[in-house]
Amino acid sequence: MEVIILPNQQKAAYLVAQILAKELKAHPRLVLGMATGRTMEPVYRLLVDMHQKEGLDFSLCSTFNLDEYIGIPADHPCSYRHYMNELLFDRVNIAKANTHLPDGMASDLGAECLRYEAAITQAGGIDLQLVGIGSDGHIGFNEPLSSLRSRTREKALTPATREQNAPMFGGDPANVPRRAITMGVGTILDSRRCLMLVTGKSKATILAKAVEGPISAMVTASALQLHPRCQVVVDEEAASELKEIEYHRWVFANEPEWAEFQNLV
Ligand SMILES: N[C@@H]1[C@@H](O)[C@H](O)[C@@H](COP(=O)(O)O)O[C@@H]1O
Repeated sequence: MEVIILPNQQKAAYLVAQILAKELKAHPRLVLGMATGRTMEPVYRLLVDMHQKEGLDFSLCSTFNLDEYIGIPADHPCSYRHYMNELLFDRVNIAKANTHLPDGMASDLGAECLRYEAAITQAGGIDLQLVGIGSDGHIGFNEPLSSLRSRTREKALTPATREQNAPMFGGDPANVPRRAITMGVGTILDSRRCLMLVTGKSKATILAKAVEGPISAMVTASALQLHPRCQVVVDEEAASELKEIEYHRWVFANEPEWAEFQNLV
């Protein structure tokens, strides 16, 4: 696991968007794992910008989102399908048929979870997975005590998560669905490359637990320590409780991979 610390949220999002664009240019048929949440919004804005101004081409790639709420239809303004369409899919030249989210309205949710896993396998697996982190340390909707080997399945959301996501549902946690379909921790760990983006002071404590704490099902993001190629891009505020800050800075300043991005610090 590698931690990249950048001065602010904008620069952290910029690096993530640049990495993604670089992978997409090198591999037009890239299979992308997508994440939602406020943290990802600037990343998608930057990708749309690159599409409009530089012709970044999404026509051959496909996407699989981490999760979707159960019981709200795709066209509901709070569904993750709606979020993705609004922020990215409707604004770039991606084929809608190549964009995948679990169907939270499926009549047989168990079958839907199996179908989703099979679709990822059929696409050849996820090349680059984006993830954020919830206030309780979740990735996707893998709430505390999720099995670290779990696959796509239904999960009950914790009160903390429903509270965190309440602003998107008019401010009342009671309006946030109680359940979601999420890729499992094991599904996420199978991705070939993983990029976690974490910004803001409110994420500092949970980020330190995820990155420097013990691997624990209580903080499912800590399982990313087992990922073969996981890079964590954070801003100064989110990094403020990390112990190895100087080491992380030194790695960014010295690894050839990051040479072209030195101007960001
Ligand atoms: N299921 C999503 C997560 O994938 C996301 O990481 C988290 C953080 O959201 P935010 O970026 O708004 O803090 O929100 C939701 O719970």
